[in-house]
Amino acid sequence: MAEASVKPTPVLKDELDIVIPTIRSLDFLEMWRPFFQPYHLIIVQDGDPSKTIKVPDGFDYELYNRNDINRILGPKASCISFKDSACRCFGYMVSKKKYIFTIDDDCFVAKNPSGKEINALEQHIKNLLSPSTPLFFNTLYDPYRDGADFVRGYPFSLREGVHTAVSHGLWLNIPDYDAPTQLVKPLERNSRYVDAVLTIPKGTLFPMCGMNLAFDRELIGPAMYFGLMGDGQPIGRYDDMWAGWCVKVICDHLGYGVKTGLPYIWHSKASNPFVNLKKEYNGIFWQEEAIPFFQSVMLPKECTTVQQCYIELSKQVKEKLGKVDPYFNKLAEAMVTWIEAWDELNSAEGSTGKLPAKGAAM
Ligand SMILES: O=c1ccn([C@@H]2O[C@H](COP(=O)(O)OP(=O)(O)O[C@H]3O[C@@H](CO)[C@H](O)[C@H]3O)[C@@H](O)[C@H]2O)c(=O)[nH]1
Ligand SMILES: [Mn+2]
Repeated sequence: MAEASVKPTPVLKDELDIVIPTIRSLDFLEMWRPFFQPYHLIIVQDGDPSKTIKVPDGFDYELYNRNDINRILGPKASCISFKDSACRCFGYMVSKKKYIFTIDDDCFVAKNPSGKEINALEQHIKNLLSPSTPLFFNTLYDPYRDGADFVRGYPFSLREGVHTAVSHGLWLNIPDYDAPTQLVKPLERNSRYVDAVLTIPKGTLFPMCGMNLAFDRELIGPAMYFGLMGDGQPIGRYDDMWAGWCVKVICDHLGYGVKTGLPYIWHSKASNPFVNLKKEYNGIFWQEEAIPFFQSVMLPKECTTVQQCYIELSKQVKEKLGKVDPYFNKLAEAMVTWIEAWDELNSAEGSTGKLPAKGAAM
């Protein structure tokens, strides 16, 4: 019998950081205050570091701009994108907490069909604290949810499930469409609230969106590199996609689960589809090569840590995607730099190397 979660969801306020990339404003936090105030925020300010981004009063935060990233990482800062939401992964690296929730600054509190405000963070915590079922599909969706269970024919040997590494939330109002779809359907809005959480089956990739995403940083953090995007790069808006493909392949290899579905947020801003098309066009073309590559990736059984898997993956990226475009050679090298920087900041001695950023006391 799947353990129904009748217990209240733990707040995890000392075990979870909220990472926000921003090149605009943090006013959206006012709406999230009831849900976010107990948590520590890690704000990654993109764009012009001389610009001051106001953090609403009452939040405990650390803020990093490009100067901070360069100061903390030195030459390794080259792996952190500039002028792209990919910069958010710096926040994952400097965090010292077990869990991360990342959200965009144009995402607001949504309401469920009964009109109740959705505490997206609470649902992500529920998702992360309950097992996933990647090895056998449960047709009644999340078996660990109140009022659900494994259906007849579900093997009892698999009912314990596996640790959940990622919780991928969705969006009402502006859906996360690519530029061509945005151009064809400029007025389309997502009003469909699907009351379900699904485990993405082992061996299946998915398009991970960074807008409303939570993960177990201790289980999968080093694989959550959002790549080389934005300024100076031939691609943008594939940051979260790249991370999602790497993460899913490594989760499948290490036996972790990835969930998608609830919670919803209200996505308010449609970015410019023409600007997006310029950023995405290489990605739309290259993904037709990248997806078959990830579908065929085999990681050796000797790779037992995320770092080992990630370094092995970078070698295969260089070998197999480097032929598609020289960009992938650069990306493969940046993947290694990311792991080196991650280990430097997160090894015992490395943690003292993190200079305090401007902002409230930590
Ligand atoms: O150069 C930049 C641009 C944006 N940001 C911050 O990143 C997020 C997302 O920005 P935006 O809402 O404009 O992007 P969308 O088109 O809605 O969503 C895309 O962004 C990624 C999801 O996060 C993914 O590629 C698409 O879903 C905001 O917080 C901006 O402030 C930035 O830091 N630098
Ligand atoms: Mn947006």
